[in-house]
Amino acid sequence: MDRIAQRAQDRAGGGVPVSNVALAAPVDAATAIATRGVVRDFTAGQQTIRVLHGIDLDIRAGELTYLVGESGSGKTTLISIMCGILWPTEGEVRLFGTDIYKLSDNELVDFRLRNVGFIFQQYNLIPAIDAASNAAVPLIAQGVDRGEARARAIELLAALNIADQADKLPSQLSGGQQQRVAIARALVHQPRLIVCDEPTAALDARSGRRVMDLLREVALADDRSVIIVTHDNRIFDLADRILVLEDGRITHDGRDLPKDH
Ligand SMILES: Nc1ncnc2c1ncn2[C@@H]1O[C@H](COP(=O)(O)OP(=O)(O)OP(=O)(O)O)[C@@H](O)[C@H]1O
Repeated sequence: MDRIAQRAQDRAGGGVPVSNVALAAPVDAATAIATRGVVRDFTAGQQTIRVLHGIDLDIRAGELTYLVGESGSGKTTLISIMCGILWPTEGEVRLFGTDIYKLSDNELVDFRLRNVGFIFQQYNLIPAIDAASNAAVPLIAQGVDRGEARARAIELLAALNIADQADKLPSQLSGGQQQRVAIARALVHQPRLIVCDEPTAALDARSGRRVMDLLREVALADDRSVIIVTHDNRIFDLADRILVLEDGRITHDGRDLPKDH
């Protein structure tokens, strides 16, 4: 089941409702994302597993934040909740001051469309349209004229060094090129929050650096924020902040990785 469907199931009573707890600690104006008491359970048959155990985080605007941790520690679950695509079982999430899980379904879809760019491990490109049109999707969804949307998408493809692939279908691109199209699509509408799951995994060192430079440039714009899930030790030096997640709990929060990691 995909995460949107899961949310619908949650809403229909298949999961535990989101609580209405008040935010425990006040949220500073410079905070891009605030989570308070975020818990997420998954139910498989008779069993319920708690994957996140009460996450309290403030992600500041203008920072590049990395989330690291072993496979299964809950990273994808946490970033999905932070960007409004997976409901928490309990707790609250504020994105740029909006308590997103109090929005209606339509309001949340609209909020995500305008404010969030995603780069997931599966690139989810549309097979029947070319690279430029794929990268232009968020703008077209917002009603921007098709020609202008494609032109803006091609600018980003150029910044990612694949403008010459703009007219190709996803099936004609390598994995790394598809990943860069997905990155262009995440950035094209200039969202305030960009969430990336392993954005450099399929890229060689040089392309990976180029992607990171672009993400850093975006993150440093003062009202934006970039969160990156990564295992890629080639890019750890670029983080402003590194969070370590272990078994659904944040166990380290600092500029560098803990020594034993
Ligand atoms: N839809 C789901 N239904 C049931 N269990 C799930 C679901 N999604 C995730 N889980 C479980 O939640 C735990 C955390 O998964 P998650 O994908 O968040 O981990 P991760 O840290 O991102 O792992 P990886 O680094 O391998 O991508 C895992 O045990 C996983 O099996």
